[in-house]
Amino acid sequence: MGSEALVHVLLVSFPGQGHVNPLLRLGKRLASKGLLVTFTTPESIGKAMRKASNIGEELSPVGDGFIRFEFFEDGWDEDEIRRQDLDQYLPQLEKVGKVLIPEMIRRNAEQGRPISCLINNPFIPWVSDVADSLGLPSAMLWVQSCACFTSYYYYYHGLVPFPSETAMEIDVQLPCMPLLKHDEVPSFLYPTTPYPFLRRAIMGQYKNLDKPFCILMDTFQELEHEIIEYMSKISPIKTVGPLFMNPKAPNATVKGDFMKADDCVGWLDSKPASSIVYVSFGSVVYLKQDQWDEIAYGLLNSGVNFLWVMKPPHKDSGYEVLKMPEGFLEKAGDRGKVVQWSPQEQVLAHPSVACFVTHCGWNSTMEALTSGMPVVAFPQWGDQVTDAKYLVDVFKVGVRMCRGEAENKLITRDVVEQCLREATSGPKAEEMKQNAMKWSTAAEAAVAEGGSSDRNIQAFVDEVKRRSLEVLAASGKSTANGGADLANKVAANGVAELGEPKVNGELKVVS
Ligand SMILES: O=c1cc(-c2ccc(O)cc2)oc2cc(O[C@@H]3O[C@H](CO)[C@@H](O)[C@H](O)[C@H]3O)cc(O)c12
Ligand SMILES: O=c1ccn([C@@H]2O[C@H](COP(=O)(O)OP(=O)(O)O)[C@@H](O)[C@H]2O)c(=O)[nH]1
Repeated sequence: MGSEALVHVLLVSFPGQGHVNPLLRLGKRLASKGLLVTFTTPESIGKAMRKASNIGEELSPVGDGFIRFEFFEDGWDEDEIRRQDLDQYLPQLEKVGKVLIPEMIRRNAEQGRPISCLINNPFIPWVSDVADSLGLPSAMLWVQSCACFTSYYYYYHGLVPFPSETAMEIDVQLPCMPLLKHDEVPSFLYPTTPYPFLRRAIMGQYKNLDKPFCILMDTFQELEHEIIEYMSKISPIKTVGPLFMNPKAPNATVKGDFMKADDCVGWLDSKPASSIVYVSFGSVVYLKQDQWDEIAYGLLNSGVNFLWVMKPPHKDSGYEVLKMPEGFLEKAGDRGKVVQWSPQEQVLAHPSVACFVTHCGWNSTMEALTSGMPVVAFPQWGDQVTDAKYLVDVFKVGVRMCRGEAENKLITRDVVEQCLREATSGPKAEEMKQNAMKWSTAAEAAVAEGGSSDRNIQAFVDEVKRRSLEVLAASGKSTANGGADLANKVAANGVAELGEPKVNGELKVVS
């Protein structure tokens, strides 16, 4: 057996937990298939990741390949409050990223690790422009469901009417999808959304949709069968999920949490099977104090055990610091545990946990489904309202506790209690558990060797390798023609011409 140079891909992530997690998981999957992966996101988040997780300077071996991290400065002071305002922060990221990412690519080439492909997630669509300008192939990891991808696609191209100022309450029928009521359409598309900058960010990605040669998705064929088949004819999508299941490389090795998870597995171990309700609203949703109180009383009154994530708001976010109602912790006693951040994958896999009260972010949705965990759906905005519809009516693993932030309705403790009872005992609970177990089995098959997602990942890796040869061939030809100094060309033009001199350089793996 000889040695071979590793093909190198650069993953560029939007600095949010719900975006870093799936892209990093993809990185580990690509590495496990024998690629060298460099993961990058702004240093402000890099700092938090280094503090909370076990990532360092060195290369981490993952399966047949490696993953490493490099962060880039976003050009703002460490305590700049404008980072909390995406209307200002997204353009800033674009401005600095368009300069610093090409520099990072050039540095890697000089150090003997030429990059052959860029992969980004939505909200930072300019990464495909960077790739284009350097003559490099790019791919995009879509971090929501295929149903949401389709909704945005139809909105962007104006193919069907969506709720608008003159007709707010219209339902939306898209091919191969259930009828979406007006409040089940991804809420960034409502004319009244408080987050128009997120709609703009996503639309920016659609404007650039012809640039990536492949759109990877953290979903799987069996889960969204018809819509995936339909959209595959329109767009070069490849399903590669659930990304958090990696049969070849356990996730514990490299993690991207922004906060250290509190230890709660010992407490879970001490409780009877299927006795705990896990409550978490992800990394960005914050509820109001009155809603928080109702959930607290609902948990107390239902008599269940519970693990509840109460994350502190970012100091510049403007959110009020939530408090537990007076005497709540005493009344709950050892029945309940409140943490700032949980090791969610482990929690969902734990036999003591019976169901998950979730905001229905797509990562949480996939993690629940594929852990065989029934849910109580408490969506707030964005894709969450659509995910809730699917969890309840299509995947049939959930009961609905609310319809979203736009409804502006306080969900009372009685409703909370009733939903918790429904999801934890009786025939409905049993049926949901059975359905969830069915999805878990299907998910495992999808990522197992030869499964639908595994085949797609392999095909993607093969394509990246093939295209990397093209990038090299192009640079080789230009050398023969002009005999120019490649390093100078790289310095002048970015990376279009890079690669050949050091492709067999420092990084080798014995195979
Ligand atoms: O880091 C983030 C910051 C913000 C944000 C920042 C400032 C605001 O005034 C409002 C929102 O939104 C976000 C929305 C996100 O959407 C989340 O993204 C996931 C993947 O797209 C979805 O599945 C979830 O449902 C959805 O909450 C993720 C973020 O990291 C962020
Ligand atoms: O206490 C927590 C809460 C969330 N998560 C992880 O954070 C991500 C949240 O992503 P999601 O799409 O569900 O929601 P977002 O935070 O983007 O709204 C998921 O991978 C969760 O497993 C976690 O590890 N611990």
